[in-house]
Amino acid sequence: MADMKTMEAAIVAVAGARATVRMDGERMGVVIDATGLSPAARDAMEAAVRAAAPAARVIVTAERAARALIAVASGKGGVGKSTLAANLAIALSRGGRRVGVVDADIYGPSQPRLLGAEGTRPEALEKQLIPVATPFGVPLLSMGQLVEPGRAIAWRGPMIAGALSQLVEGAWGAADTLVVDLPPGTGDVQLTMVQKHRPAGAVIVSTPQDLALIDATRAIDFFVKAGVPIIGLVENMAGYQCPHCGEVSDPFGRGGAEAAARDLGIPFLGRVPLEIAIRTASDAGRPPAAEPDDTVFAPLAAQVAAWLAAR
Ligand SMILES: Nc1ncnc2c1ncn2[C@@H]1O[C@H](COP(=O)(O)OP(=O)(O)OP(=O)(O)O)[C@@H](O)[C@H]1O
Repeated sequence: MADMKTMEAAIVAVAGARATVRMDGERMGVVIDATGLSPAARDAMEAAVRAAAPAARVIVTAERAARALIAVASGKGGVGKSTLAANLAIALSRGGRRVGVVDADIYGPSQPRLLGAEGTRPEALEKQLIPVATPFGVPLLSMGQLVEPGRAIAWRGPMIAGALSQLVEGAWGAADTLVVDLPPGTGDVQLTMVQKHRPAGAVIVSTPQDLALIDATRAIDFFVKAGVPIIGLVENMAGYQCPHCGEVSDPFGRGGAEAAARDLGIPFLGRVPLEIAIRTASDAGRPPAAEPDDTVFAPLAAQVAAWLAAR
């Protein structure tokens, strides 16, 4: 107990009234209110508190209003929405934003695998989930972490809404951006997302095979009707890059998604090639956006960051 008192005094010495110390069972929990601090000052305070109380669970909170939610959505499954969401998050983070990932894909929560955090479970402090750190600097909360591994999620309406809120309202600390990987289509998760959590904008992912982009158009319509701005359309699996010679061919034609975006009056953010390396690296939990020579996801993220900055 004397130890606790010493630790508490050390915490107060570095964080003053910004620190709230609570006992969570046997373990000490510290919540730092970083509202109004610069990112550097927040980091310094968090580091000082961690040094003062190495065994404590430390959470940094800040004004929620400053956090932008980006919904990554698609009209149908399998178009690479989760791959894009993971890499967009990493590229945004490399560009200087503080990014967290919410994996709300109840049908196939794949972010733990994509972000090299398979088998992890978030801890909770006072019923608030603490995002799990990933090797890529983007903490994660996933629907997949809320159920037994390998179990299908068979939830309906209210349970889905509750689970989504738990993820979005986790202890995201200083994160200024949450990239939300939505399930395909326009179901309960999307509805809760737009009604309760007001995303700043949506990024829509499609493939060139969606000839008239009928499914993507439906997804776009959904967000527009809900008053959520469309940040833009990304064409994934656009053109096939030969792993031997690097030549790009376009088995499904070229320019369809860009033309469709123009027709729909939404920005076209760019294309991601169909590349075996993207699939193998993603499956192995090594997102290509984390590579120093990434030239595919960084430009997409730069556009999203510029859009957020111009809001
Ligand atoms: N540009 C790409 N090149 C090669 N493979 C890709 C590319 N994008 C995605 N993939 C692969 O396609 C498969 C589906 O991608 P992903 O899981 O991201 O799609 P999704 O739209 O999120 O699917 P779901 O419907 O399950 O949510 C994965 O195996 C992934 O590695």
